[in-house]
Amino acid sequence: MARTKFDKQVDESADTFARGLARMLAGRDLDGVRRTDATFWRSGTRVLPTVEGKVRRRSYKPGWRRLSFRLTLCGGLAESGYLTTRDLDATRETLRELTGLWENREAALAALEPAGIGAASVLTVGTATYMVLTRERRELMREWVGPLHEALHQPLGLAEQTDPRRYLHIPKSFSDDDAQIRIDLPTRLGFSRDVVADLITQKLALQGVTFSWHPEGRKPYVLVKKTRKPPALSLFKDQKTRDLVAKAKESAPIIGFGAGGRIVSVDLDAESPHILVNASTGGGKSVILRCIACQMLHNGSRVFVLDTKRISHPWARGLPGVTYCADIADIHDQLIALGIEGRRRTRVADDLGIGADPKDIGPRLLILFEEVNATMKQLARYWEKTRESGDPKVSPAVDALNEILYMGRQLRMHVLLVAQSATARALGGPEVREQFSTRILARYSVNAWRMLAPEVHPAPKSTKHAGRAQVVTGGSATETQVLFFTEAEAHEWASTGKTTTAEPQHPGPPVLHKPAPPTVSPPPDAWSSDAALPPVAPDPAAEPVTVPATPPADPVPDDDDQAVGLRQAAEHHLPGITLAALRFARANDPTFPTSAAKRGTELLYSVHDLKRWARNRPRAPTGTTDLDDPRDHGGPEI
Ligand SMILES: Nc1ncnc2c1ncn2[C@@H]1O[C@H](COP(=O)(O)OP(=O)(O)OP(=O)(O)O)[C@@H](O)[C@H]1O
Repeated sequence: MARTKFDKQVDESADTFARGLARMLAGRDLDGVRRTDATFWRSGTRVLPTVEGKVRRRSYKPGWRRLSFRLTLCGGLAESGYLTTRDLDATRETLRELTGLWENREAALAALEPAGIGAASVLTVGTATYMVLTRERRELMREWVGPLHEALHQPLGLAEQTDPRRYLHIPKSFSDDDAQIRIDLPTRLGFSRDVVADLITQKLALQGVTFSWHPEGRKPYVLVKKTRKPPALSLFKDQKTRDLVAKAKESAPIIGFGAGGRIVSVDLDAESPHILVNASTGGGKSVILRCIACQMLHNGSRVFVLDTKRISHPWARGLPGVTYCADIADIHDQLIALGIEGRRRTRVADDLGIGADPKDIGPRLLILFEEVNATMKQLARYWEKTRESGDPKVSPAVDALNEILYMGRQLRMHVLLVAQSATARALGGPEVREQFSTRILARYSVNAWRMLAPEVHPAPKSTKHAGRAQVVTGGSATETQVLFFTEAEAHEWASTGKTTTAEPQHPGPPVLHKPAPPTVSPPPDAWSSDAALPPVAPDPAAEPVTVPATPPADPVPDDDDQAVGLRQAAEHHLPGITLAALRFARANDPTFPTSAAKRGTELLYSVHDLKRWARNRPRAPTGTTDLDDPRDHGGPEI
C-alpha cells in the first residue's frame, strides 16, 4: 500500500524526536552540531576546526554533566505541572488574584515601587561588588590571556573560537617568583616548540623563565616557571651586601639586585640625573628613597627632603647634611632657593670651563620630592593664597623645580621624585616627565606602565612581592629586588662615611619672605665635595625671582628676627607648645635650633628658627601654613 504524505510526516517527526532524545541523553548540543572535542565523560579543550561562529561555554562541558542538568530541569518542570493540575482550586485562586492585580494596576504598581527601588539598590550594590571582586581576573583576561590566545591558537592549530581558559592556565599572579603557568597542548604536537615558547615569553612579558615540555599521554602540556629571578629579599645587614654598598660610587648608589644577584644601579652622572619612582600605596616608595638617599649622604651629598606627609623619612631627621621641609611654605621657599642655586652653579660651571673638576661646582645635591600629586596641588594653592597682583600665575617654586629638572647632570643636582600616579598633569606636563630617563615602577597598573614606560612593551606584570620593582632605563626594564635598609641602618649609614659638614643646626631654607641682602657668589675654588651648601640668596645678576610672603604663623604680628628665651617663645610665639615641650625638644630633638645668643645664663633663640622648627615637626603642626584658613573665606560655616 502506498504511503501517504501524512505517513511520511509522522515518520519524519518520529525520527527527529528520536534523534533529539538521543542527543539529549548523550549530553550533546541539541542541534546536532559537534562544536568541541568534549565527549560524554571528558570536558572539551578546543573548538573543532570546521566550526564557525561563537561557541558557548556549555559546549565544552562533558556529556554526563549536561545530561544531569537536563534531567533536573525536566524533573522540575514535570513536578510543577503535576502540582498545578492536582490543586486546581489553588491555581484558580492565583489566576483570580492576578486578574485583580491587573484591574487595580495603579495601586499595585505604587505598592511595588519601594520593593522595586530596594531590588534595584541591591542589584547595583551587587554589581559593583562583583566588578570590584573580579577586577583582577578581568584585567588578566583582557591584558594577558586574551592576547596570548590570539597569538597562540594558530601555531598550536586550535580554532580561534576556542575558549582561552580551557587550555591557558595562567594564575592571576603569574609574575610571582613561584608562579607556574600551564598550557595544554594539542595531542598531535604538530607545532614548533621554539615558536610557541617565544610567543609565550613575549606575550606575557616574562623574564628568566624555562619551559618544561610534557608531550606524553592524552593530555600533553608545557609548564613555564621562573628560574632566573632576583633574590627574594636583599638586606643591607648582610655583610656581603654591605661591602658592595661601601664600594658603590657616590653617583651610582645601589638600587637593588636583579636576576643572578646582579647589581642594579643608575649612574646619575652618566645615565640619568633624575629618577622617578612610581608605586601605589605600600609599594615601597619610601624604602627606595631611603636606600638611595642614605648611600648618597654617606658619600658626602646634601639631601633636601620635601615631605608634605611629614613622616615619610624619620631616619633623615636631624642628620648632618639633611634639610627636612614638611611645611608647604618651607617647601616653596626651599625649591626657590634650590632654583637660585642651580642658576649660580650654571654660572660657576661656565666660568670653570671645559675640563674642570665637577666637584668644584659644589657638593652633590639630592632633592627628595615626596608625593608629587599632593605636593604640586599644595604648592599651587599656597601660591594662589600668597601671590600679589602683578605676580606670575604659576608658582615660582614649581618653576624652580622644572628649571632644576632641565639643568644638566654637570650641575650635580638630582631630583628623586615620588608619585602614586605620575600623570603628566601632576608633574606639570608630559615634557617634564621626559626629564626622568630612569623610572622605577612597583605595584603598578597596566595603565601606569603605558604612561611611564611605553618604550617597553608589553608591560611586565606587576607583582605584590615586597620590595620588587622594575627599573626602566635605556628602553629596557630590569626586575629588581630593592635593597632594604631599616630606618636605623639608613640613619647609621648616612651619618658615617664622608658625611657633609653642612650646617646641621640650620637645615632650613633661607629666609625669603624679606628681600635678602645680595651676596656675592663664592669663587669656584671654594667648593669641594665636603663643603656646605652656601646660604643661598638672590643674586643681583640673576633674573628677578618673585618670592612670596610666608604668612605669619600666629595672628599676632611680631618680629621674627629677635632672639628670645624658651619661656617667652612658649608664651608669645609658639601657641600650643608648652615650655616643658620646648625644653624636652632642646634636649632630645636633633633638629631643634641652636641658640643665637645668651642673656646671663639663659640661652636665646631666633624666633624665626623656632617657628620654622615648629612648622616642620613630624606631628604637632603648630604654626603650619594653613591652606584652608577660614579667615580667607569669611569664617567657618556652622
Ligand atoms: N625592598 C624591600 N624589601 C623588603 N620589604 C620591603 C621592601 N620595600 C618595601 N617593603 C615592605 O613594604 C612596606 C611598605 O613600604 P613603604 O613604606 O616604602 O611603601 P610606600 O609606597 O612608601 O607606602 P605609602 O604610600 O603608604 O607611604 C615596608 O614597610 C616593608 O615592610
